[in-house]
Amino acid sequence: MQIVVPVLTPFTKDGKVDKETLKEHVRNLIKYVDVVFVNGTTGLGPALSKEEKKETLSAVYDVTDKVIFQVGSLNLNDAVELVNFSKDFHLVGVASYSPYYFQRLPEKWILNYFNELSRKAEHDFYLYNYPSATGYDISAKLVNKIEGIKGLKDTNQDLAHSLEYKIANPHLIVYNGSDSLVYYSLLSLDGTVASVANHSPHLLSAMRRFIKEGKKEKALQVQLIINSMLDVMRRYGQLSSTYSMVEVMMGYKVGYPRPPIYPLSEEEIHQLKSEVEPLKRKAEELISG
Ligand SMILES: O=C(O)C(=O)C[C@@H](O)[C@H](O)COP(=O)(O)O
Repeated sequence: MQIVVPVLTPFTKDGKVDKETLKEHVRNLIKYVDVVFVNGTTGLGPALSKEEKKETLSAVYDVTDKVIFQVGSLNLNDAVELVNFSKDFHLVGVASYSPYYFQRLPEKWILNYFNELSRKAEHDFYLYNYPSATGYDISAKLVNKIEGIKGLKDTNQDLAHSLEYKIANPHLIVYNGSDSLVYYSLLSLDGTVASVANHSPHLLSAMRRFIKEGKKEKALQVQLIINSMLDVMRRYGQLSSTYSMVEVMMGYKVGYPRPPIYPLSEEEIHQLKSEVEPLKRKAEELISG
């Protein structure tokens, strides 16, 4: 029942990776989570340069080695350079999403991409499957052709889709990456990769504790509060709202997103906070009771 946080990437107002803020954020998260997933979607991975992806790894590694390092790129040479860069670190693993944007890539090209990376990796290799974002759904059959694959994160609203990987290969570590399925991912898979762990790691930790204590109704109540938070966040833009939600739920600032993922306006932040405060109070009552 692992909790993996796809950590956000703090930027300064002039768009530079704010490494010190990232380190402080991770120091707070690792009190609750098991692994930090660096350069994922919430970390704006596809919008980071090769060098920035190295900066985020180095910064997080100053705090913890419980890291999965995402290296995906539409330039395979860059992704390979990042795999080689990771060899100097002791990590949980290296991950990559599939090539994206370009349509109708032959399956063998997709497989070649992943095998080029997995063969060069000195750490366990993980797939990041995000069909709605990449346009490619890496099937359980194809996954098992990736040499040395250790596990995967399947960002998918369909839990049955994630379970298919487990059925095809019970040895695979399988996480679901949807925030609205944390409860079910903790119950039926190896764990969850949840962006809400950036601002509500204590709620996910409480959910897991409730499940272990057999208090499934309370655990499900936590999930429903999270879903209500997501509904609010998505109206303002979930990626940018995550930055503001850290301040609301954890009490500290984590810098800014970087355009084209625009920061929320002061008015939007004020509205978001006013809508989320009641949910925060409800959650605090639930997990303290
Ligand atoms: O940020 C990442 O790398 C994640 O895994 C989470 C990510 O897949 C994203 O938050 C998806 O969540 P939803 O399916 O929108 O609930």
